Amino acid sequence: MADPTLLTDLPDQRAVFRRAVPFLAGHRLALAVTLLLNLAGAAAAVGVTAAIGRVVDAAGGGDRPGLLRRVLLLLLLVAGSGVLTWLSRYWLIRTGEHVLAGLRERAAAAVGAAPLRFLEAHRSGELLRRLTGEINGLASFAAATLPDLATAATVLLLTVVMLALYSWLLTALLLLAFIPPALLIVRAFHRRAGAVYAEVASAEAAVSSGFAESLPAQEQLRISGSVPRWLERFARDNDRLQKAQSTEVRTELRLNQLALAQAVCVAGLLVLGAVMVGRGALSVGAAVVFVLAARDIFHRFEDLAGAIGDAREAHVRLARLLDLLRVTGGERAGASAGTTGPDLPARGELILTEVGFGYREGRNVLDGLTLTVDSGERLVIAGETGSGKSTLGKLLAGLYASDHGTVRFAGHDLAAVDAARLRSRIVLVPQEVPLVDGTLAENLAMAAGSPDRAAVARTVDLLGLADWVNSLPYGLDTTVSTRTLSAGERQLVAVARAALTDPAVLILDEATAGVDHGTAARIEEALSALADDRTLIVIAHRADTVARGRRLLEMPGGRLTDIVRETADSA
Ligand SMILES: Nc1ncnc2c1ncn2[C@@H]1O[C@H](COP(=O)(O)OP(=O)(O)OP(=O)(O)O)[C@@H](O)[C@H]1O
Repeated sequence: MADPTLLTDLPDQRAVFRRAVPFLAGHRLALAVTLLLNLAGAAAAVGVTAAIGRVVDAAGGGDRPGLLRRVLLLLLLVAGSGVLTWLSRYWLIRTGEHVLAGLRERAAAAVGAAPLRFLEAHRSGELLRRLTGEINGLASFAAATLPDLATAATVLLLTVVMLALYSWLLTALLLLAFIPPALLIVRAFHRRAGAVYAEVASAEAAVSSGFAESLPAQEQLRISGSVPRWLERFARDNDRLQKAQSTEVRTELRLNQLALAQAVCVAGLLVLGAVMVGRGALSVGAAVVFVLAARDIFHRFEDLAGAIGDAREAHVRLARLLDLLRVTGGERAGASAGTTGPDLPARGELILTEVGFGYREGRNVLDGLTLTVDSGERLVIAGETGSGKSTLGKLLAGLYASDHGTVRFAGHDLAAVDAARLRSRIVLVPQEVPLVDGTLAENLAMAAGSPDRAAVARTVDLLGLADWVNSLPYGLDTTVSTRTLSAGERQLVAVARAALTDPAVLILDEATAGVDHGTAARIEEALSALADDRTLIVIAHRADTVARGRRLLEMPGGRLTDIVRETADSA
């Protein structure tokens, strides 16, 4: 079998930012404005420190007009730096929100268009975590930490440049004493952080998966008395998460060693500065600038180091999101936007040639299946439980791609046909019909071509479902969900959706198994009446449904082998 490409727990963290660059297209102007504002704000902030030094020197020299001018300049710089910093933060947050909204849309569309096999191969909590948790985490990073990080980095850089202009010797000594130990501490942190944050994200995903998958099964867990076992499994996942979070805290605490390096540097700077002022190599104002700027450097470095943990976490989140986009094809711009490829004819025959398919290596559910279903044919597929009937239905509907051979509709290989176009021609009504939370009308309208309310109401009448709809508290406007409608009622919704699509091929996979005989017969009659020339493939266990087909295909021994007999109706 052809395994789908899977998500990785610890995705590739190399060149994450370079790989994220294509997602910034369309935001370049906003990013350029943000960068300029950030530079201007940082320059004004650094200018404030320099202006204080000049005010001190003017005061010391008794230059009153000069002092007034410098005080005015200082006030201007203070006001300018405040306004510019606010503006740059605002633009950065706004741009970040736009970029992330685009990413969220792209990821949701990519997962929505991902092959069924890919979705089945992952725990739903894992996908949920990447679609919501990772993006929400990135959003809070962009709103809370990134602005501090950007300001701290720019101010740090410009402060060093300014200090070098005063005294390159003192600046070099300051940097030599502080930067190497600081970098060693940060590097040691970095080495551990990638794996630590990825483990936290993966453990969180396991906990949400446990909830996402077992909450809908609570009824079954109670019936079978399996709640204690479920709690044990949850305790294991929770234990793993708690250990991962403890390691995260211990790793982040290592950054506190920076405080020691700072204290040593401040002491050294004070002694050296005093000596240089004493020898006349530095003015008092310049010494003041050095002390203030050095404190600013340490303060900003601390901000940076404090944010490094968040930045590393955001880095892992971004890597996990990019992994999702890579695997689902969402990296390609416009990958899932609109329909592409040739339109499909309104009617056509379905031809399977040498089709092979399996879920697991070495265990084929279908093997070398060749079959032609003529346009307008009524075909019943019957067979024992687990023989592969639903799998065949999904292959015919293009929900799975075959491992070998081809499935063609009207001469078009389904593997190469645009999914949206395919859904408007071939519709599968499955055994289990999940609903989305919303009104009945909204759920019914989830059919190809997005039918309007009038079309929904017409179809409900046509299928003879008006009495059922009117029996609901608010008719079509009743809020429904998978839990509030019975299995049979959900099948009615799916059948109505299929009727709204008016497809060329309708595949009913035990689609009326959940409704009573009378309703089932009414629905099937209505469906037949909708389009006489529509191909109808009915997957069934029930003898009465089987008898209604014109041609019967059996799957003896768990393998669909050949057409076994024509039914009585076929004449
Ligand atoms: N998503 C899946 N992943 C792995 N194996 C699967 C999956 N879906 C079905 N199978 C396996 O493939 C085989 C065929 O399943 P399928 O649902 O097609 O049978 P079926 O004939 O429709 O059964 P039933 O009559 O019970 O609906 C079974 O052995 C089943 O366990």
